[in-house]
Amino acid sequence: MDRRTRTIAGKDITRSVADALQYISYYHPPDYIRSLSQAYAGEQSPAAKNAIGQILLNSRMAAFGRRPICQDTGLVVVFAKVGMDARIKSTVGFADLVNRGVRQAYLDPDNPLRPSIVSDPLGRRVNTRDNTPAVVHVDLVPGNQIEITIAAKGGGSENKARFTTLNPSASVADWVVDTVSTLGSGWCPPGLISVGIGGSAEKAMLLAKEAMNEPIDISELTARGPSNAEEALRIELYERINGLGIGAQGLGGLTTVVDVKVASYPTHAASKPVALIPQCAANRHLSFTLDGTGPVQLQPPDLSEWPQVGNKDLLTANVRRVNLDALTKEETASWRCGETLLLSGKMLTGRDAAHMRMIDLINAGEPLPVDLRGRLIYYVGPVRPVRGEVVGPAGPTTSSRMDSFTEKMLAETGLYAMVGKAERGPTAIASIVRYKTPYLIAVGGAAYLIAKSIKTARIVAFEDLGMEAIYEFEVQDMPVIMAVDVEGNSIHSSGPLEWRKRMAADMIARNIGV
Ligand SMILES: O=C(O)C[C@H](O)C(=O)O
Repeated sequence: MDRRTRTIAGKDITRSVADALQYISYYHPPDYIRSLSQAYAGEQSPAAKNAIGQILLNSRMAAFGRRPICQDTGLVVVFAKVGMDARIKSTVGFADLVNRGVRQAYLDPDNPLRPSIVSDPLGRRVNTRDNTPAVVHVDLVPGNQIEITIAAKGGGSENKARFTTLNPSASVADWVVDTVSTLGSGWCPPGLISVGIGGSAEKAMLLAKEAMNEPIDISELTARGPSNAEEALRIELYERINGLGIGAQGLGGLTTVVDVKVASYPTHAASKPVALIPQCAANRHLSFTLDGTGPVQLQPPDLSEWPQVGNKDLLTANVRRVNLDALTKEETASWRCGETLLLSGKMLTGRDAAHMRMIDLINAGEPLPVDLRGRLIYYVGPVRPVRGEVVGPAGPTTSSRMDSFTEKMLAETGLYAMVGKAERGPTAIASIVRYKTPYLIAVGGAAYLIAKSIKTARIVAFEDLGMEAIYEFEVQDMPVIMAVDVEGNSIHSSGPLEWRKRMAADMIARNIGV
């Protein structure tokens, strides 16, 4: 090993972080695209196939347009392995060098990313406006280089991270499968499930977080067979999680995960800590090494690997066109669970912070700043527009966060429909039935594609909330799927159930040689 001390300029760390964050905002890792293309080819559930197709088309558009894959451009997480013979030339600390890079990347005038970080989390939750601070982990290792793995982790998938301490005799596989079956689809499958086992509570979490950035190699592993307990667990989990039938976006289908990662560490004789962290379809991460010769030089991936899924591949047979400017209760009541709708006309937006403010106003008996009567509300926080765009990427956010507001919103505002992402809970479904106000979903991870159907956008209330302000969008042919109809039927219950049964039946047929 070269033991000479090397000097690495702080500004090279900052530049590399900024360039890497821009790069991963619009380029999916090619291994993920390859896995997703295979899933698309093999998917038999029409709804899930359509959702995967939208994610693939969106990825290609983002790569060519150099705009974010997802409106949630993530919380920045850095794992740095700093060689003990590397000297960093800087007057500020390592985390500050990283944060400077985050700031540059998120405020890039050509491709601004959405700042999503709020401070302080317990209190005022004010957006820091440049997506700082990052979460930085530093490890000192032999050598004179710095290896950096950087990820931009989406909030929806991070929210589904889980931790337990099992008894030493308990089955990790059973806990993981049971837990994934309760997560719903707010984590935007198809993605990865990463599992950390052992160490202490925080070590298990770190193991899971770091392992999810490893290359996707489950096919190679399955072909060669496991050589240790971790690899055997990966194969078991991959098969059992896909066997749950959750499918893309929770619509029911064959592919829920494209890989499962497992990392372990020695632990206390009394303990078996287990952490589970999902990775969403916006699977953004990159690793690079700095050796003192300058910032990282990133080459674009070979985009011929991105399949040519086109709009016409995504047109489903029975599409219902909806004029949002002439919505009636009779019409919305006729929409059926699982149907594809193409929305045209005007809609309002609102997500967590806007809902909290509206509920406060309602509780105080004060008027709302917008009239929601007869309108559709879209749960979204878009990216700022550039280069002549009307709005930046604008995919849906997880609707269940709005569940606790839904009864009051429907009772007090006269809304006619809601659009978001993933399943609704039982109380929200009860309100949907009570007020005959259906719920639709757009595909999480297809944010740039969705933005192309938005023809005008203007902020109509709560401008100070930034991306969480209320907008009015005028859309043309925005694709959505009916997820909960006014009778309370939910695609997120029926879809996975149907595909779980079909897969179980296929497996039995295979085993008995039918
Ligand atoms: O913040 C967002 O836009 C989306 C979030 O990542 C979510 O999946 O709910």
